[in-house]
This record gives sequence, structure tokens and C-alpha cells, in this order.
Amino acid sequence: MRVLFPGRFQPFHLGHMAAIQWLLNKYDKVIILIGSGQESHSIYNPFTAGERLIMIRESLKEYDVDFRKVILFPIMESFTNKNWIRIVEMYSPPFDVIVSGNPLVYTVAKEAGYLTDQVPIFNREIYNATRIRKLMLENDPKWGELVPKSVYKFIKEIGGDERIREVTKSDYC
Ligand SMILES: Nc1ncnc2c1ncn2[C@@H]1O[C@H](COP(=O)(O)OP(=O)(O)OP(=O)(O)O)[C@@H](O)[C@H]1O
Ligand SMILES: NC(=O)c1ccc[n+]([C@@H]2O[C@H](COP(=O)(O)O)[C@@H](O)[C@H]2O)c1
Repeated sequence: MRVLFPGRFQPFHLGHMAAIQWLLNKYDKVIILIGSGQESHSIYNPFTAGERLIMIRESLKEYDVDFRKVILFPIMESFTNKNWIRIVEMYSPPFDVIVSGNPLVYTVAKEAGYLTDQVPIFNREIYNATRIRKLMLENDPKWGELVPKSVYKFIKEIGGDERIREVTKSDYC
């Protein structure tokens, strides 16, 4: 069976990595949908779709994941939730199940007739992207322990943590 795993991955962290490893044990193929593809350079969505794609690819390499079992693709948001699922069907390779901890995604998927599944949540208090972005904003180096090493290296290379601090500055400073 093929499972679709949507997320914004802003940024990709160790909780996401654990989720993907869990999915790889259960399903034949994991299709990772990088959502909100049009968004970047904001506090909620600091990284571009392409940057998130690299983060995930480098992490899969770092964790020796068999690339034949994983497909990655980005997609933009839609005006309506009903339309979003139809656009996903158009752009995604075929899938049987949608997995998400996001109640909106879960509900939309169920109503569209898909089988749904949920991954166990791995240390949510520690591994969540909102917390990581907050640590970056505060220039607290602890965020580096919450992402795969390759993601840390990549974000540093592109100045991603600095970007969050820059884009949230006020006009008057
Ligand atoms: N620690 C975790 N363990 C397992 N799954 C997780 C974890 N954190 C997020 N997920 C799941 O990964 C998918 C994508 O999540 P998302 O990119 O929104 O990450 P997030 O950490 O929840 O980000 P944010 O805090 O920005 O909302 C969702 O299905 C979410 O439930
Ligand atoms: N109307 C829509 O465009 C719509 C609906 C449901 C989910 N989504 C996307 O699915 C992704 C879900 O990821 P998160 O769990 O990280 O929020 C997001 O990128 C979100 O924008 C989009």
C-alpha cells in the first residue's frame, strides 16, 4: 500500500524523521507531500518548497533510507479544502491511505473517501516546528538538537535561522 504524508515541514525535524521511519515499516511506499508550497520568508513558513525538499532528501540520505520507497513533491494551497484534495489527486502519484496528525487534513481525507491513518507522535513537546522556529527567532542554538544533522548544516548554509530573525524585524529598526 502507498501512503500519502502531507506536511509543511517548516523545518523538517526529528519527529518527522521518526514518523517517516514508522511509515516505511508499515507501507510499501511513502509519498511525502510538501504543502503550502507557495509560502516562504515568514515566521510561520520561513523556507521555500525547494529548501524543504532538500532538507527531507538530505535527511533520508543521512538515515540510509531506501530512496526507491519514498517520493517527494511540493504543492500549493487551494482556495477551498474540497478543491485541495482534488488538486492533490492530480499532482500526486497514486496513493491508498492518507496519514496526518492535522485534524483538517484527516477530516478532508476521510470525507473524500480515503483510508486514513495516524503516526504515533514522537515527543511532541520537544519535536515540533513551532518550537524550533521560536528558538531560531531567539537565536537559541538548542534548535540544532531537534533536527537531523544534515538539516542543521543546510539551514546554516542558507542562513535560514538568520532569515527568520530578519523577516520578523519591524520596519522602524
Ligand atoms: N513529533 C512528531 N512526531 C510524529 N509526527 C509528527 C511530529 N510532529 C509533527 N508530526 C506530524 O508531521 C506532519 C507534518 O507536520 P508539520 O509539518 O505541521 O510539523 P509540526 O511540527 O506540527 O509543525 P508546526 O509546529 O509548524 O505546525 C503532521 O501529520 C504532524 O502531525
Ligand atoms: N485548502 C488547502 O489548501 C489545504 C487544505 C488542507 C491541507 N492543506 C495543506 O496541507 C498541509 C498540512 O500540513 P501541516 O500539517 O503541516 O499543516 C499544509 O501545507 C496545508 O496548507 C491545504
